[in-house]
Amino acid sequence: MTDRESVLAELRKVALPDGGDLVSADMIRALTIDAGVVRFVIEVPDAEAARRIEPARAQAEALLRDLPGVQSVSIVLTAPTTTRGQAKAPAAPQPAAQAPGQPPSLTIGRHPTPQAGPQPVKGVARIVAIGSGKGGVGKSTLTANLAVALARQGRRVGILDADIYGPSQPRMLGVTGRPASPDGHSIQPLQAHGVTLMSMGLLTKDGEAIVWRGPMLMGALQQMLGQVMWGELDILLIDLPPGTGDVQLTLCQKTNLTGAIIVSTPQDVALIDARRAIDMFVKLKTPVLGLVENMSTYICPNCGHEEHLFGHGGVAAEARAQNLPFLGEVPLDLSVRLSGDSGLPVAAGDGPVADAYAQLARRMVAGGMA
Ligand SMILES: Nc1ncnc2c1ncn2[C@@H]1O[C@H](COP(=O)(O)OP(=O)(O)OP(=O)(O)O)[C@@H](O)[C@H]1O
Repeated sequence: MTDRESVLAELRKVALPDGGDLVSADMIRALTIDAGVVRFVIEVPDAEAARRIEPARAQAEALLRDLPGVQSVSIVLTAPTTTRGQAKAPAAPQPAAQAPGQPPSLTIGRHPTPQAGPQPVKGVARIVAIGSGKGGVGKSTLTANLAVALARQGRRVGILDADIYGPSQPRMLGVTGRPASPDGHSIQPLQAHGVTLMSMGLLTKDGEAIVWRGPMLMGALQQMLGQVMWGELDILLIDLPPGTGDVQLTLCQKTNLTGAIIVSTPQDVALIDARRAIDMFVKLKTPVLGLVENMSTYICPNCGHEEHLFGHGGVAAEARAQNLPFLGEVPLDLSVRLSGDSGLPVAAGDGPVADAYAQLARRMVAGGMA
């Protein structure tokens, strides 16, 4: 059986006129291997480069045809079209060595590469986006704790922190290292509390603001999904930015999403925005797997009195009204914030809040979502 690695190994043998090879020059796009048919695109900066690289394309085709199990090979050379007012894509850079303690020198936020329809992520069985309409309702906290709870139940879990405007997963999971990129192309994710993690926050310098929109975001997300060595995962949770913007749109259109989970507080204002998020996923034909109520009940640690600061039951009622599954609720508890800030998610410990996350995780496993 031909797999991606054996194809790439052949492509590494194809030397380019300006040095390097097809793989190290980061020119291979949209590689698929399906029933013995190998297809991909070689992306070149312009027509002149395409002419010079044509012999390399022919050599790659010949090499791949000789691989056992390969029925046919289709390699297309493309130069990105340049529209008015849009910068031309630069020539593919040669990978540079990664300096110790620094982010890998990858060109993140590049223009997206063409792809046919939503793509799966290699080795990942399910991709579930965690979304919210409103910011600050606890979407990132839920993602981190749910991932840890699922890992404790024996699931192989990853998190992609796609909250590009405010990546918080590294802090919540206590990850401080930088991902390695030994070949300047693939990215090795980090591990914490049994969870495989990749975040845009791990590729930028501390304090660096990210001001990408539209196409650059798409390219960055494509890279996160395609270049990170996720390994074999039962579920990859994607921590989305709040709202219904470019990231959500790109993700739903370009990735084989299993579905989305919407988190909201029971407050009316949050619910209005959650409804908007649900509507967006429905329009984008992404199944909404369920709703979660966060900051549901507050139990006074001193006297045990139960208080509903943001109301209670609003999300369950919304789920009923929309005929969507209600996955459960997480109490408002100081330990959630403190543990999130300290990098040791509350779900990694014991107690009523950890139990609430464990119960959510059990429901997901029972429902075939994880
Ligand atoms: N159940 C909870 N109990 C107490 N505090 C919580 C709870 N859930 C979240 N928080 C706290 O609320 C704040 C916002 O949470 P979080 O960052 O997860 O929200 P978010 O929806 O991802 O926000 P953003 O829109 O900024 O990405 C954090 O300080 C977090 O620790």
